[in-house]
Amino acid sequence: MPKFAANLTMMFNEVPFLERFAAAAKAGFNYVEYLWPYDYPAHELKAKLDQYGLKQVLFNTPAGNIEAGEWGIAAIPGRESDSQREIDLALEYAIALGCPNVHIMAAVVPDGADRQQYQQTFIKNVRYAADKFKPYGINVLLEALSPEVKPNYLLKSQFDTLAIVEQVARDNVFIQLDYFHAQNVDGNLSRLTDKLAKHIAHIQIASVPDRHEPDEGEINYQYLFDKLDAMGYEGYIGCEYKPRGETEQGLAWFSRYK
Ligand SMILES: O=C(O)C(=O)[C@H](O)CO
Ligand SMILES: [Mg+2]
Repeated sequence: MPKFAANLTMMFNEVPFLERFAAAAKAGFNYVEYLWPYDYPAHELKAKLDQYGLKQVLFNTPAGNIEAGEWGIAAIPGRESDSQREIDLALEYAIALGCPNVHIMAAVVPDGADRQQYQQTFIKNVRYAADKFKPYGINVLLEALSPEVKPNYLLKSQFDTLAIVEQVARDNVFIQLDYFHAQNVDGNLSRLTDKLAKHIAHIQIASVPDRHEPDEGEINYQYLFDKLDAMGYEGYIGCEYKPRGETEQGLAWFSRYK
């Protein structure tokens, strides 16, 4: 049975962020993920998780200066000490929240920049994170983003991510497979899942093309959920979608999994 996590950044936007924990629990979720915890003290977030019997399963390292076009800094040459400070901060939150996975955001590669240098910087910082997280049993996750959402992001195809995971060569570094991005770039999701299987520690879902509930569009999620069960996939599945309307009203697809 898949373990679905409500993505509190995208879902339950009808209420302010801190009220989304209650909304997710009321809707039947046991797990949550969201982009960033850093606007709140960890103890305040942990209290919300405990109050509603929820487990936090994923969050990201900071994105950097979003207004200036950044989307992660871990691959930017020359920013290693900033990146490592952010990784340390993420570790503090992960420990306090009891969160098993942290997504290390790579970076957008500016036109004309040396991609190779970005890759090498990313590998260095991911190894730093992996070694720091290891004693706490926390996984480092890497995610490919499709160009229509994040043009020029370092990781575009799932095979870009796989190549970095293999080069990093640490046993707590995994792929965060977002089927929405994977369908936009790689397709062939069933075979793709087979090929990546042993490297996947977290999955995210949304319909293609509109990034809505997983009950519309060109991906047959029922088939994929059954396949993941049959494969013995043990990780979480993050519902990283933009509800078509009110979040609760779009949750008919979820009723069979509560
Ligand atoms: O955008 C996504 O798909 C994500 O999962 C990240 O959290 C942010 O890039
Ligand atoms: Mg995602």
